[in-house]
Amino acid sequence: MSSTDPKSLLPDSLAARVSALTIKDGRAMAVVDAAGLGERERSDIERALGDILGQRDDVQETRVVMTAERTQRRIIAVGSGKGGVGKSTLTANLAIGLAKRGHKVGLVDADIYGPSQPVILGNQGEKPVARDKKLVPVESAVGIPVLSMGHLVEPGRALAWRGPMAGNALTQLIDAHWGDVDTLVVDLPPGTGDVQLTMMQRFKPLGAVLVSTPQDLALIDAARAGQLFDQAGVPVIGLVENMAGYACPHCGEISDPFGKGGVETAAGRLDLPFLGRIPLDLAIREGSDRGAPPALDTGALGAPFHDIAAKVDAWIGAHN
Ligand SMILES: Nc1ncnc2c1ncn2[C@@H]1O[C@H](COP(=O)(O)OP(=O)(O)OP(=O)(O)O)[C@@H](O)[C@H]1O
Repeated sequence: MSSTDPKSLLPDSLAARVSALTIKDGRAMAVVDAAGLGERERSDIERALGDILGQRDDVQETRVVMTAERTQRRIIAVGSGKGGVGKSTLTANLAIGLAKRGHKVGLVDADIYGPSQPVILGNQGEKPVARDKKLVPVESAVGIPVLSMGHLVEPGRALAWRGPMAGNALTQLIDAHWGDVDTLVVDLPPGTGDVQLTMMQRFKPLGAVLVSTPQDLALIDAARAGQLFDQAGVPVIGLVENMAGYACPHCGEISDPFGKGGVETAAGRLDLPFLGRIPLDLAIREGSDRGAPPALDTGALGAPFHDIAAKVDAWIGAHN
């Protein structure tokens, strides 16, 4: 057996991926953290390890084990057809709801158009540090670690990212030191762009939740986003209707500025489950703006989010 740490035999870029390397009785055994790697990258790493270790006199055989971390840490993606429908709000509160139900939850804010999780979760201005070339998620006051596009760039700058840049940024956020987190809830940008494609290709989510307002246009776009998940073989867990039923803070009368029930009807038409309805409520916006997400509330304000989290939790239980 080699007396020095066998990992020191590897170039840094390769060593960063190898979580353990032993050489014993002529056999080298490398354990590779394959999180976020595509087939091609995996076989490149395998070949590089075989080449380097195979040159040694004390190695007759090299075995490479790719850890299945990627499948162990499930990803629940939250998407919408268009912006401003409450996707970020739902993501943060779903994350809190799932954590309350026993999951170890981390949140990835991949919305390049408006990374708002640092505001919602109250850790704006805090920057993640990197360890071994990977980011360490930032803790939040609500107990959920988070990494956001907003942590990587100045506000507004990520908008200019296209294709590979946006995809690489997503990879940095997901392929990070998430520790014992078992469920990553990902706030996707609205629509069906580069980030979504990278998400499907490199980190296939276990399922996706789609948010829409009851407005026709938002619904049509949501259906389109649903199609993308469907084509990529990512099941849509269900649809959520947001901003339905405005409770007047003065008289309590309920009105429906964006209509009501449209998402449930659309879910029926698309043959997708309907997960619930969140009212348009000033307290939801105010809480979100000051880092106090409504799901922290155990009363009526948090109830719609916890009902949705319960359904997603049940779905996860049935699809693991
Ligand atoms: N049910 C609600 N009641 C009141 N305000 C809400 C509700 N849902 C979201 N909001 C507010 O609407 C605004 C947009 O919500 P949010 O950022 O969650 O949308 P989004 O779909 O993620 O938008 P974007 O893609 O632009 O980030 C925020 O100010 C948020 O606090």
